[in-house]
Formats: sequence, C-alpha cells, structure tokens
Amino acid sequence: MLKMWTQLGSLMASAMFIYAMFMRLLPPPLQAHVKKYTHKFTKLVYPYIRITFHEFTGERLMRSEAYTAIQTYLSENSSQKAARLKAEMVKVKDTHTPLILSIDDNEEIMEEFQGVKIWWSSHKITPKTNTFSAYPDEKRYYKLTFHKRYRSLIIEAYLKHVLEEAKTIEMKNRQLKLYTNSKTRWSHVALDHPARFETLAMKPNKKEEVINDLVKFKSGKSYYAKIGKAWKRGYLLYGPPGTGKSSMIAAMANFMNYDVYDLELTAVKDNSELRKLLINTSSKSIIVIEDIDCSLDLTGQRKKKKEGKGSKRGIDEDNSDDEKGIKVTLSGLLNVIDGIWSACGGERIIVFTTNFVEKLDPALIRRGRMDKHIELSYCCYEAFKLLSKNYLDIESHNLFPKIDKLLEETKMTPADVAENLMPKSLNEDVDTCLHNLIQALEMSKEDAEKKQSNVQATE
Ligand SMILES: Nc1ncnc2c1ncn2[C@@H]1O[C@H](COP(=O)(O)OP(=O)(O)OP(=O)(O)O)[C@@H](O)[C@H]1O
Ligand SMILES: [Mg+2]
Repeated sequence: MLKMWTQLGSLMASAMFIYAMFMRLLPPPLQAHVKKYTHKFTKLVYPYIRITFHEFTGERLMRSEAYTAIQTYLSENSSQKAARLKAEMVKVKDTHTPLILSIDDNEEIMEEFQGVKIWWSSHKITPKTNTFSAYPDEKRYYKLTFHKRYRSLIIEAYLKHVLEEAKTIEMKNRQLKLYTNSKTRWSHVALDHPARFETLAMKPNKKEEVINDLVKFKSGKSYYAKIGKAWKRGYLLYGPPGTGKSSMIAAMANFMNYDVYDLELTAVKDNSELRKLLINTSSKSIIVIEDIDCSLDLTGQRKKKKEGKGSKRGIDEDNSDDEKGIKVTLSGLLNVIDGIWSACGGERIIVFTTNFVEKLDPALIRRGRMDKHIELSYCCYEAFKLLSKNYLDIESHNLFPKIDKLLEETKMTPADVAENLMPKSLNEDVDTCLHNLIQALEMSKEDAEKKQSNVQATE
C-alpha cells in the first residue's frame, strides 16, 4: 500500500514538473488560456470542493474568528485522530496558559458528519521575501475538503455544527472570573476556588435538590421563553457563620461554569449606580450579595452592625443615611431585580446570603425574587462523613458512632468540624484528628449546657 502511494506521489510530481516546463515554453497569452482549460478539466475530473479558512483576514489583517473557532474545534477532535500534533501554550488573558494541541502543518484528518466524509488539513505558506511586517510572516490556513454532492449539507449544517461545538468547548475551558465593584465599575480577577459540590458537606438529599434545580435552570432557556419569564433564578442561602454559604456559591459557579459578580452594596452610592452595575453584568453569571441584612437596613439594627463590624456599613432604606450620602434603598434593589433584569438577557443567577433569615423583609425574599431558599446548617453525621473522607481519606472508623452521638447532642458548624479534622502537623494521624474533634465536641456540649443552666438560673 505504501509502495503504491509512493509511486503515485512520484508520478504526480513528474506530471507537475512536465506541466510547469510546458507552461514556461508558452507565450504569456497562451499560458492564460491553458490555465483556464486545465482548471476546467480538473473541475470535471476532481469532484471535491475545498474551502480555505485563513488565520488573518480583511484589509487590517484581523485574526479570523472562524479560524480560531476551527482551531478550537479541531484541537478537541484532532487529538484523537491526527498522527502528528503541534503543542503550543496559548496565552489567554488573566494568566491562563493552557496547552493547546492542534494538527500539525500539512497533516490531514478525516471525520464523518451524518455519514459524510470530511477532510481537514492545516497549511502554512512561508513567503520568500524577508520584508518587515507587524504580522507573522507565515500565513496559516485550514482547508476543508468534501464531495460536491454534499455542498449544502456541509455549508449549512456542518459548518454551523463546527462553530457551535467550538463555542461549547470554549465555554467549558474558559477561565472563570470573579468581579468586584468599585463605584460604577467592575474589575475582575481569575476565579480559582476549589469548592465543588462533592466537597460540600451537607445533607445529601438537600445537595441533590440544589444540583437538580441548577441543572433544570441551565437547560431551561426555551421553557422560560415559553412561560414568558426572564431566564433568571434567585437563591437565598441562610444559616449560621461557617456553614458553607460562600463555599456553596463557589461550588455553584464551578458547576455551572458561570462568572461571579460579588456585589458589595455598601460601596454603591445610590440606586442609579446600582442599576448601572447590574446592567453591566454578563449572562452566564452569578450575582452575589453577601450578608444582605447588613447591606440594607431591613432590621433596624444598622447602628449595632456599624459598631460591631466596621466594614459592614448599613444603608438606610429611607434615603436619610447620615454619612457619605449612601442612598441604595430596598425598593431600589427590588426595582432593579424585577425591572432591568427581566429586560436585559438571561441566564443569570442572583444569590443573597444572610445569617439572620428571620430579619429579612418578606418583600425581598418572596418567591419570584428569591425562588429557592436553601438552609445551610450545623454539621450532621452525613456531612461529617463527607468531611472525614475529604480531609482524612477514611470512610469508616470505630470512633464514628461516638462522633455521630455527639453531633446529635451539640451544634458545631462544618467549618469547625473541618478545622478539627485537619491534621496540624506531619505526625498527627487519623486517630489523633478524630480525638481532637471528639474533644472539641465535648467542650462545645459542656459550654452549651453551662449556658443553658445560667439562663435557667437567671429566670
Ligand atoms: N458545608 C461545608 N462543607 C465543607 N466545608 C465547609 C462547609 N462549611 C464551611 N466549610 C469550611 O469552612 C470555611 C468557611 O465556610 P464559608 O465561608 O463557606 O461559610 P459561610 O457560611 O459563608 O460563613 P459566613 O456566614 O461567615 O460568611 C470554608 O472555607 C470551608 O473550608
Ligand atoms: Mg460567607
């Protein structure tokens, strides 16, 4: 087989050589004629159509989006099919430098689309002249070859499929961003939070419920359009400090592949600034307002908060905040959530967190605004088992029943359980860590009992 190809190759080369010699002998007007007829002849005997996609196009030699999309598509598909690959580190914004594998120059791959064979090849032209140019000298392009019988299938369906696939791959591989606000602007850093639903300790059925809700939301574009509702969903995460509210937001972002906009309401001057900020969020994102009870005065405890936690300034609802002219109001926030959001694109999640759900204004958390209320609570036995699996790599131990009993008798947050489980030095083994936790649980139980008896004594 190889011999046959070699023979065919040398035959073609000889034919090309003779053709070139012959053309040289002809006067220029005749050359044009011969070229025209050769072209017609090859069209007759060669039933394939070729489309080229150049890397740089247009007068200003912009990098072609189609070329980039094909590169992405082929790098995902070609790594399994091509014999010769080219590896490059591609510098993406925000320090993300993934290794991209693409088909090497002059390499060809074949794939099938709806039973039709398609060939992709990658080419490079190196110009002979050495003139200075701001753009790379080498010109690269991809060539797509297919039988002319399938012209409409390839042009209408296959190319659309390639571009859509490329978009999906890009979304999957993209670097998530964490945006924070200052004045009316968002600035961002790379979001690399390790929290995943698999590492989040909570009741398994509750976790499943949240995951299902998110999956339903993600695939709900046409459903939301059908029912005439903006494609957004509000979650209220509530529970004591250290129960995993912020961790759950990071897990949601990783699971959904969404950017996070961490909206610090206390840094927003007024309702119109708030509106601008929210309009400037992109779709496929989670907008987070942490400690909502501290950011808006819903509780009448603004003064206390201010004294207790300097950074968590309260904001008056009646626009009469005495310092720095802060004027974000509850009604302003609600108007933006209900109004602007519905009008400007979809696939957005808004998450409020609070430690004091009972203090929130019912208007803020009614269904439709905050569609799902998720309670994150003290560590239960199932949550502990997940933590011990993650932190100590164990799924059972003879101390587990004792811990189970203690967890029922006393309240400890997952953050505290995790901290006690974590080995503090190289020579702390599993037993020591579990004993540390038991000790902490017993102390917490004693404290709670003492507090209880003090209360009873004062009554
Ligand atoms: N449910 C949990 N599962 C796994 N780890 C947890 C959980 N809850 C807390 N942790 C651990 O405790 C740390 C603090 O948790 P996190 O910041 O998510 O709490 P929070 O509920 O947001 O608290 P706060 O109300 O103070 O903001 C996390 O970094 C994580 O390591
Ligand atoms: Mg938090």
